[in-house]
Amino acid sequence: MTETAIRVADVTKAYGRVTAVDGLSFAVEDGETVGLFGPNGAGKTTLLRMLAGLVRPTGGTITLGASELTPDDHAVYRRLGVVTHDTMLYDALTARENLRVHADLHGLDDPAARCETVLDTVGLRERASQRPEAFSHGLCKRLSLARALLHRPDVLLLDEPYTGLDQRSVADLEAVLDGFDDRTVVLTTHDIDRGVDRCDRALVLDRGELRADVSLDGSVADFDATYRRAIGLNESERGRDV
Ligand SMILES: Nc1ncnc2c1ncn2[C@@H]1O[C@H](COP(=O)(O)OP(=O)(O)OP(=O)(O)O)[C@@H](O)[C@H]1O
Repeated sequence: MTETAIRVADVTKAYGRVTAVDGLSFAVEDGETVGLFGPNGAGKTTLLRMLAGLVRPTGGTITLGASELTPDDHAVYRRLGVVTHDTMLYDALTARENLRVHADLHGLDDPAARCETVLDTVGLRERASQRPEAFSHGLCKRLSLARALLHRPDVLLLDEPYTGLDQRSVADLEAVLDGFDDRTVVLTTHDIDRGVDRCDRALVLDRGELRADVSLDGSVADFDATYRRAIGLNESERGRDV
């Protein structure tokens, strides 16, 4: 029987007068890969950051497994691996040291070996002695992904994982996600083609509201039409990239 990995119940986030996320409720099952789609300003990043515990909802609850995400319950965050758009790396430390800090924070049993494993996973072993300040955005993203994988999380949260990656990095990311297949992934993307290919299910947001919740077992064109209807776009208004 599948278990619920994430439960979002009537979650709202208001920034002053702007309601970025407006009373969302949904559940993500263990092992599901769910894509958050929607136009600019729809609330995707805000929702993902709330799932990651980086932003506090102004209303509602988020539950991970059996535990509610609360600022005081640190154990629950150990189950999450997060890659945000802003990679949040320590520029003064090398790539390897960035990982080591994270490994020590998580109290891993095998920190040194685990750091080398994830460096290999994201193809950064040869650049592990360099600092991220010398890295391109794509390389920083790889390092951020390595950090997210380090403590073997059950749930991976990725904000626009494909943005800024070259073809090789995209292929590497896909290989990493293939290896993560039995675990739960939530990602935001503007890339409908990759999103449909990768995700089992799509949530379409617009103006903070959930406009569609569909399984992605059909074609890109099918989802394209669903997406367009969900956000009220005409055929002529829509480009390939959302
Ligand atoms: N820190 C903040 N302070 C004030 N308003 C914010 C903040 N973060 C987001 N917002 C507002 O919340 C709304 C949702 O933003 P969010 O970044 O979540 O959308 P998004 O769907 O991720 O957009 P994009 O596709 O452009 O990245 C927008 O109106 C945005 O301006």
